[in-house]
Order: sequence, then C-alpha cells, then structure tokens
Amino acid sequence: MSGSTSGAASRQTPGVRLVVVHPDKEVLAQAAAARLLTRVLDVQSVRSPVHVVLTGGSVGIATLAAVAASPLVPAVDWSGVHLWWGDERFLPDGDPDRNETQAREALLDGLVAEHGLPAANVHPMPGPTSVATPEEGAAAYADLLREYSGEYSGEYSGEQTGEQSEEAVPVPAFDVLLLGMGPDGHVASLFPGHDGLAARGTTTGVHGSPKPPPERVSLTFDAIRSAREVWVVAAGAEKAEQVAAALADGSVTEVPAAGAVGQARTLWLLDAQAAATTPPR
Ligand SMILES: O=C1O[C@H](COP(=O)(O)O)[C@@H](O)[C@H](O)[C@H]1O
Repeated sequence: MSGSTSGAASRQTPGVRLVVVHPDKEVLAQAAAARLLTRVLDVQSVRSPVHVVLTGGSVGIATLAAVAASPLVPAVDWSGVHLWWGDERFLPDGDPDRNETQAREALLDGLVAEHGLPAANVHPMPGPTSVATPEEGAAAYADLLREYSGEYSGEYSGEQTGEQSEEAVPVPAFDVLLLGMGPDGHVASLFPGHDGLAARGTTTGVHGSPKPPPERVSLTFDAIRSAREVWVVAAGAEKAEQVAAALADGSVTEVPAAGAVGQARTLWLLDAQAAATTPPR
C-alpha cells in the first residue's frame, strides 16, 4: 500500500501503475476531476500546450461534469489546452449518443463560453456528418493528430512494433489520456477479439461493435500507449471481473484494458465495487 488518502486506498506496483479505489462512483468522478485539474495545472507550470484525451462512458462524462463544477476551473489557462477523444460512436453531429455531444454538454460548451477555451482546441472525431465511413473518419483524425505531433518528425509506416512504435507515433504528446472501461473489458472502441486490437497506425475504423452503435472510430493501442499518462476510470460491480483480469496482466485479446498503459504512469481509478475482486497488492 502507498499513498493512501482519506476515502481512497492506493496501490503502487513496482513499475508505473497506481490503483486508487474510491468509495463510490460519485466520489470517484469528483476525485478524478480534481486529479485532472491538478495535472493540467502542474503541466502548465512547466510547458504549454497541454493535450488531454477525453473518454465517453458513465464515469468519463461524470468526471467532466465534476470538472465543470469545480472552483479550480478558472485556475487553468484553457487557451493552452487541447482536447481530443479516444473514441467516438459513428453518429451524426449533435447526436445525444456521441461522446462529443455528451462532453460538450457536461463541460466543453461552458469552457468555451466562459473560460477562454478556444473552440478550435476541441478536436472531435469525425462522424457521418462529414465523412462517409468510419475508415474515412479514422484517416481524417489521423491526419489531424499528425498535424499536432510537434515532437514527431519522419515517416510513420504503421509497421513498427514495441518500443520503437511508442517513440514514433505521430500524435500530440498526450499529457493525460482518459479511458473508460466497459464490462467486457473494452477501452476506447477496442473490443475483445476484434480486429481493432491489432490495428496499426494511430486510428482505426470499427464495425460490428458489440455495444451500440456498431460503427465507431478509435485510437489504436499504439496511439494510446504513446500518452505520458493513461488513466482508466471504472465503476460498478459488473466491471469487477475484467478490472481484476486487466490488473493481473491478462490477455489483451480477451481484456483490452490490460493493454492500456502510459509511458510514464498508468492510473486505475476505481470505485469499491469495480475493485471488489482485485486482490490487494
Ligand atoms: O461506448 C463506450 O463505452 C466505454 C465505457 O462506457 P461505460 O458507460 O461502461 O463507462 C467508453 O469508455 C467509451 O469511450 C465509449 O465509446
């Protein structure tokens, strides 16, 4: 055990993984929001811009709502923050089931209107309003990511493996990459047993998602693993089994969340129910 705080139990693995357990989903969302704002402030004290990747899903959106309600919002220089998505449901602009729509309602519209977040710093994944297929959306987003990949130079073939690809992925230097986790262990739109798990490059079109809607756009594992910090947020008893499997370094094919690892740090931010079958370490 290390780093326990009031209401939270933390476990630090020898490497770069930290598991933090909060009493319930509400506290989890509040704590994740506080942690996110603090991280953005910390990064802004040493460099700018800050790149944050958002997630959809229950805890992901609850976290954004908690950010919106935080008194720390004005402490951030939002003009120096860029917001991206880890995945998107392939639905028309404004559809209530788009991760973008939910994030805008929960937080982003308010940041743009009242706190100086430039609308141009919000980078949603394209949907059928602007492209014909998830593949076209994935290609357009890959181009946008490359445009902002200041630290990257050279051609990326999408063929590299392991550490080599982690160093060469043409995406912005993501400071924090948030991921929700489904009860089946999926992260972003990378589902158990699906082709997307092995997709190369930085983005992929998804068909036949077991969770509606069937068509989606997702970052690949190469892009996810390029992030300095990956934070997996999950709540609820229905996720306990896959949380335990991922934290036991289970097969990424069966539990995609097991493959969600940050370059510097991986945080698992859980509620007590989601952590219920994870043995203390
Ligand atoms: O469909 C999706 O689901 C996951 C997890 O959602 P949750 O409601 O079970 O937390 C989410 O992370 C992903 O972004 C989203 O597209």
